[in-house]
Amino acid sequence: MFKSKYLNDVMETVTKRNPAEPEFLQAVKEVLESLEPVIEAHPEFAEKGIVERIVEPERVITFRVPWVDDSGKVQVNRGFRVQFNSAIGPYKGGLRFHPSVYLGIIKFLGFEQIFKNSLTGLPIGGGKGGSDFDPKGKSDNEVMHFCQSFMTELSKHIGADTDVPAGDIGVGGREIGFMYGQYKRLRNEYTGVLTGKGLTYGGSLARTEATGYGLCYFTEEMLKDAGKSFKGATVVISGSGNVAIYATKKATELGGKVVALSDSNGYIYDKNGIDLDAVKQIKEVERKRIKEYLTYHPEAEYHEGCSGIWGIPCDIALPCATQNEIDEESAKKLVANGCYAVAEGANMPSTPEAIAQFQSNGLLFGPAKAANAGGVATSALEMSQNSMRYSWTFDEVDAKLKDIMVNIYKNTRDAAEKYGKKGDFVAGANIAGFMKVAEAMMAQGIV
Ligand SMILES: NC(=O)C1=CN([C@@H]2O[C@H](COP(=O)(O)OP(=O)(O)OC[C@H]3O[C@@H](n4cnc5c(N)ncnc54)[C@H](O)[C@@H]3O)[C@@H](O)[C@H]2O)C=CC1
Ligand SMILES: O=C(O)CCC(=O)C(=O)O
Repeated sequence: MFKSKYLNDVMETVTKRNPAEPEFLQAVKEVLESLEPVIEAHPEFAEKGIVERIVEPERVITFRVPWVDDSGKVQVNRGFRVQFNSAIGPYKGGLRFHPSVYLGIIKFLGFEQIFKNSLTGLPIGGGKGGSDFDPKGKSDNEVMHFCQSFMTELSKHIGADTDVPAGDIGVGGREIGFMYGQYKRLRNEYTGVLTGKGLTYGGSLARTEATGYGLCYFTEEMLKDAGKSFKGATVVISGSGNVAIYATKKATELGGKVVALSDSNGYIYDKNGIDLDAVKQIKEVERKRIKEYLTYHPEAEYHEGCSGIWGIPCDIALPCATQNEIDEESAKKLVANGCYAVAEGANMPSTPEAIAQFQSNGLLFGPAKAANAGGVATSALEMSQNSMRYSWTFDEVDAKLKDIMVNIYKNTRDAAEKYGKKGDFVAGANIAGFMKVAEAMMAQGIV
């Protein structure tokens, strides 16, 4: 499978050790494939077992989360925190609350987070957590009880200089608030232990917007290098959560026309351009399904099922929903319809076969680790502000975010070129992210 016997042996061991975790194995295989030229150029990494250490989490925490629902019934969910790698800083990464969550999902996300966080240039290690709890359809009271129980256990394992969780799918401002309140009550400490906090209690301006905005800043830079831009482009974005909403806002500001959004039930197509105020009302206030968009815009279309969205002709596609949402068939449709750029707002939204389609057909492809790193980067800026007991203005944070995304693009592009993979930003992001972590691990001995 790999030219390098060392990488082959590592992949074989990882596969044997984690047989029931396909998403984790997919994420590891992609990184190891990119590392072939690095391992050839740096035999010392193999000598010190860097790769076999980097694929094994430093710590995995699994716990029971009991809570009582509104009818008085006891419910039990499973909680996770995977502290994957702390070579360059405290563990950092979101919490996902979704019924599909199991250890393999958290491990794939935590593994990706190591390289993404390294790419930001800021001192943050990789971690991720979550639960199979489904916030959909739960009352605010039930969500609060769940979050308090979840944090009662998680609080024993995190801290402002140890591990700093944030949001991800199913965890937004409401959930972070409930968890922060419980942490403070248990520990009697007012610290930056979570990011994505509300602006009245230590949150950073622009964190809410950061992942979607950062995605567009990265994409704009990638387009610029190819003599293109968002101006006049038709854009399709999947999802309608935090990342999708702010990607829509920034893509529109940069001159694109976003014509589609989706949720896990179906997608909307509005040839006049998406009315974001309507989407925000439906998703952030009413917490309803995206098909409600038709009550605001009866002239738009709604279609059941998610994958059909990739059949809409577009110039730029920004998948912002969930893992493996673009398969080979959907990728072929994008290519056939003349799409020239895909950048990933979600984590691992394209299957390996889809990525192969994009790359072999010459599309610009911005992988998640690089393209969606603006969220965690701004979380690290929130940590800095908390430590300083100070707040930057929106424009100050936004300017830093933009700088970070431009640098991520340049470092990704340059690393690809340096290792003989010009234009392959998957390899570039994996290599650039890996190098800093590997060098820190080399310096710190076998730990
Ligand atoms: N929130 C953040 O700062 C960051 C989020 N991400 C990634 O972006 C993606 C979206 O996250 P958020 O917008 O934060 O979550 P969210 O909970 O605000 O929104 C998730 C969206 O994805 C849709 N979705 C979820 N599962 C789906 C499925 N199985 N099929 C189709 N659609 C589905 C939901 O309907 C919703 O529109 C995730 O992959 C997440 O890991 C990546 C970097 C940072
Ligand atoms: O802001 C953070 O710490 C986490 C963001 C995240 O979960 C991600 O980058 O996937």
